[in-house]
Amino acid sequence: APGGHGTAHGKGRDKGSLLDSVPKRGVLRVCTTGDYRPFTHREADGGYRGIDIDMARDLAKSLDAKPKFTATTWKEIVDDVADRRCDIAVGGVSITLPRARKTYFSEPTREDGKTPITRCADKDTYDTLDRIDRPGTRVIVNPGGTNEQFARDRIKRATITVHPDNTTIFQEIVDGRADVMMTDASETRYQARLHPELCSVHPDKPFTFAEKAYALPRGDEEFKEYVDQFVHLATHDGTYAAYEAQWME
Ligand SMILES: O=C(O)C(=O)C[C@]1(C(=O)O)C=C[C@@H](O)C=C1
Repeated sequence: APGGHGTAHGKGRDKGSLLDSVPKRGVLRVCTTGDYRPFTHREADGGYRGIDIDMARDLAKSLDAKPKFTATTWKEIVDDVADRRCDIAVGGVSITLPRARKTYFSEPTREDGKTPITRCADKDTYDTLDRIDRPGTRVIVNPGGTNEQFARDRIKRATITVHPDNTTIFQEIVDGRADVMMTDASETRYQARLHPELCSVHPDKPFTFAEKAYALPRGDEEFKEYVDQFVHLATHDGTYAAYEAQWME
């Protein structure tokens, strides 16, 4: 509506803050990919589970609102917030400078970085970028996010295969259709536990440094301030750690 306050849709640059409009409408619109355990996972029943899903539920509750989860892709997740299709994007999202030109980021929830995951038998073959980036090595990557960016920037000689489904990508390595993936250390730890054939390679010394955070609409200082406080408290009062322990187990 023209001059509308707290409009729930469209690109309209509403003058008010989401800090007021979210409680008023009773809904927090959350964009998430649902393909990145343990942060965001879409179940067969359509429900979302994971560390950042629990966090988003708590954030919504603290604003007297219900979370409304909308599925998106790694290619689109930051634009979803920049274009105000969602109030917040969650689920293992990395802070990058190109993204920070489009959205604000909350205070970080954790540190992470890219490290290899491969069949345990090949653990010592794929431990450095030089040893990975050789002709004949089959690097597999999910599209649209920082993993693909990293592979495109750093892999010149090995083959890159883009696998569109991040929920089945690790099985490709188990089955020998690919050799190695470079992804967040937290994910390599989680997936190595899920697939006993796979090993995480030096997850304590990843190739890159990245922080996970929530993407927020640019310009809404009051909402960012609130979400920062929420994240700060949850990451210091044991809430985030408890969700992590629950999902990492
Ligand atoms: O793009 C990001 O922010 C991510 O960290 C997500 C990303 C990726 O980099 O592609 C990281 C790990 C998962 O395998 C899926 C997606």
